Amino acid sequence: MSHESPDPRPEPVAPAALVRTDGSVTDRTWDGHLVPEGYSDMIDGVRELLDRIAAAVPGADLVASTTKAVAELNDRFAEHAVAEPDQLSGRLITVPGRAQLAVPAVHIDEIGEDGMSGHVWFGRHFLGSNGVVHGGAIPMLFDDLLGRFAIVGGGARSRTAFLHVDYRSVAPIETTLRVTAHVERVEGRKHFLRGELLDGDRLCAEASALFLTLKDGQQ
Ligand SMILES: CCCCCCCCCCCCCCCC(=O)SCCNC(=O)CCNC(=O)[C@H](O)C(C)(C)COP(=O)(O)OP(=O)(O)OC[C@H]1O[C@@H](n2cnc3c(N)ncnc32)[C@H](O)[C@@H]1OP(=O)(O)O
Repeated sequence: MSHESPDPRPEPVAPAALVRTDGSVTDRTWDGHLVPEGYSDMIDGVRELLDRIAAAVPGADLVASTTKAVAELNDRFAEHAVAEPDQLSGRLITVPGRAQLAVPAVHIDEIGEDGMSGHVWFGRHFLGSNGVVHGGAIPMLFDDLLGRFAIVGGGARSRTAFLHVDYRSVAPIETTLRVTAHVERVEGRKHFLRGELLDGDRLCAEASALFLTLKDGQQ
């Protein structure tokens, strides 16, 4: 695994606006909340910060100034806290990773009735060790992608009943990886889905999952 480049982050593949998969642009979440201008750029910046922090051994000056700046930001964001149904993080379906920082940012390239494909780039924030993506980040990717697709593919609100991941070969960080998801079959409320994570043609991990459409009133 090579780490020769001092700045291996890829160029953003698209302006970080709220671009729908059909190419149109919106300033609303899927359920109608207005998104402040620049919000997804802010999320991109924080994602990069997580990678930069993971990759750095900062001097004491930088540690002190970062601690102070983060404390100030925490106070400012606390002043803008809202109830869960009104929050933006996790609700921006058009932003890679839904603007939820724990979720790897999958960029969707193609989406259809029965499947989707996209790409993902794991930075140093997601390092397990020795140049390889953390084993816990990969189920997070699949849960989010397959769960989202369980909805896009015709399901209503659903929850993961099981998610099985097989790690077939190492997934390198700082590399553009391909991801796919497709519906295997639907049996009433039960949506069986499969996903793959690939480095070129090499299979890194594959997932099979069951998502259950929630019944009326089910939490
Ligand atoms: C334009 C629109 C944009 C929308 C934009 C929004 C985008 C947003 C994207 C979000 C993407 C994030 C997606 C994250 C999704 C989570 O991560 S959800 C969190 C993790 N999951 C959980 O917490 C679930 C916890 N478990 C539960 O709540 C319940 O066990 C479940 C899964 C709801 C099932 O309970 P239940 O509904 O009472 O179902 P139950 O009657 O037990 O079983 C029904 C059937 O399923 C089978 N089954 C149930 N569990 C299992 C199992 N583990 N294994 C095998 N079979 C099972 C049963 O055998 C039964 O089969 P049949 O007898 O009918 O053939």
